[in-house]
Amino acid sequence: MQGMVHSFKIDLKGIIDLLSNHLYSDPSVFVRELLQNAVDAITARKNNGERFEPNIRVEVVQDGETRRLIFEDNGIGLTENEIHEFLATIGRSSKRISEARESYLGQFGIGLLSCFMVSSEIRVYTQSSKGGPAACWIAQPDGTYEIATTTEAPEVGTRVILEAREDFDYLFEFENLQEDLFGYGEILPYPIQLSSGEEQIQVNSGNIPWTIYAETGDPALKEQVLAYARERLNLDALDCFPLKTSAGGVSGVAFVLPYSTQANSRQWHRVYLKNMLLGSQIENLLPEWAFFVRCFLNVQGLHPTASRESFYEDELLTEARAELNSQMQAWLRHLTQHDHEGLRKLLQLHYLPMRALSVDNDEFYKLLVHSFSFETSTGRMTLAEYLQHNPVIRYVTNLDQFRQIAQVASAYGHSVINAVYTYDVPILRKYTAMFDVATEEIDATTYAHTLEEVQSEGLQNFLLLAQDALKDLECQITVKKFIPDSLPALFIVSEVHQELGDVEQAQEVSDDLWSDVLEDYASELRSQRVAHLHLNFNNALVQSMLHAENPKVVRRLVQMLYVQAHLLGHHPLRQEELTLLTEGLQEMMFWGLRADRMLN
Ligand SMILES: Nc1ncnc2c1ncn2[C@@H]1O[C@H](COP(=O)(O)OP(=O)(O)OP(=O)(O)O)[C@@H](O)[C@H]1O
Repeated sequence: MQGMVHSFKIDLKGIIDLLSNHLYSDPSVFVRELLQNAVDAITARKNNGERFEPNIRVEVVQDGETRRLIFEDNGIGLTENEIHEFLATIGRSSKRISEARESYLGQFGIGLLSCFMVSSEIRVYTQSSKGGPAACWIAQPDGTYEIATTTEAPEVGTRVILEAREDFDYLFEFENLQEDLFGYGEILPYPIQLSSGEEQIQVNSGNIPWTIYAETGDPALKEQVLAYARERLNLDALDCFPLKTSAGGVSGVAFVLPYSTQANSRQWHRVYLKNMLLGSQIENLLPEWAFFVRCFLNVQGLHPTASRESFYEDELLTEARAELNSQMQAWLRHLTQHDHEGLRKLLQLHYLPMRALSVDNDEFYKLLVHSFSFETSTGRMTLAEYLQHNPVIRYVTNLDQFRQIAQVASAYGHSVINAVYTYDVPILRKYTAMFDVATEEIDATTYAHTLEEVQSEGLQNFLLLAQDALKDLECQITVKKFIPDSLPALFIVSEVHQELGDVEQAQEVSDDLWSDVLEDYASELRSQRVAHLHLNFNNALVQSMLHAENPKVVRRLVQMLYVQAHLLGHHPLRQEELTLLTEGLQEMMFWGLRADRMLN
């Protein structure tokens, strides 16, 4: 096909709308774009080998109703030809075609257009450091511009003048500008002066402890860095540590948060690109699990997206992220080996997310699992401490079961873990797969089977009597030997029985209708009920009871031991048990008084 060749036309209004509504999340980014151009112009002049004192000057001028912003640098400036080629050509950037492109912040050739979001005109006075006449460029948002020679340009450098649009007037206020300039330029190595009338300040002080700490890793600076976080971020960090990568040239510091966060909570890391703030919500640089730190990072060699709100997902970013990942793990490893108190605080504060993370992430698991603490039948301890005395990890998944067997298990030299809290079970089960140590889930009934039987003919009569004493309570009674000797009886119920106890207790406080409904369920459970009262042959009281002659006394003692074992095992008391308790206590008090009378 042979036809006429045409050029694209650009509707600048459409592009400005695109930038303001879809690319930039905040109109104040025009400050960032102006600052970035000033920094790049200074870098370009330095790259040319010129020696000069870099300087960025910002001034607000009130002219009647109009507020005007003057933004000036003493960078490389532009010749008239360069104005046509770079300033006035959308998408063309002197920086992208430069050999030293890696040293610049800008690359897309669209940043200056962001000024149209807040000003209805962009005026640029510029003097190139290469010489030639100074030029003045005045651009309108309809896409037209004028260009002329001028005598009002800086000696060398560029002055941009914006007139605030009424709706964005507030962005040109001194305090707002101070805040934005400080936010974007705090760690820039060039002084930024801000003035308005008589008022003049230097926005950035140049004394940033975390950047030096990041570069040198000098532990002597740690306190200063933590003090900086307290003053500047209102963050009383638990700890901080330096980070540095070779891929992407990232250097910075991680502050350990002093409050708990969710594992999936958004990460708020403050990221600078070549010393200029890229954003405070950059999400894709740190590993996903870095929820317990907030990082300040300065990046030299990664590539930002056009909106400058994240980095391109390229190989370099993947490598940088991997390096940050292993450095953060190294810090955790250091805690596990050398700072147990620090680790304890960290795990206590971020208890659940750290456990969740370990379940999903093997590296983390290996690093932290031995430091996780568990409630056991022999007290609270870390898994490492537990494994010192227990070759097998024994755990219970039900709190009632745990209470029932806690005393007996320790008598067997076993310590049992109360694994009823979130992530306890998956963490313990994973241990076998990772470290080849046996784990065993146990319950009270299994334990009861291991109690030593007592073979004695003489017990038959006693057992018949005892069984009769408990006949309305559906409880099997046995005599076994177990330790501790001080424990006279052990009441062990199966899960079904446990549930039945709960249902019957609920029945007692329910109205008739609901109680009937529960009764259906309860009778089904009753048919499966298994409850055992194991009397301890080793216990002195039980021994005396076995030899007691008065059946009435034996019956009462058995019933009271039944209630006591109930209470020790934290089983709910039903009406039957409460009645036994009241009657039994009264009767025993009565016996006591009678014995007293007989003695006197
Ligand atoms: N202060 C300045 N001094 C010298 N040249 C400048 C200045 N500001 C802009 N320019 C020139 O104008 C060009 C376009 O600037 P613009 O801010 O639109 O894009 P950029 O900085 O190249 O890239 P980006 O869109 O990524 O910011 C720049 O490449 C540069 O050549």
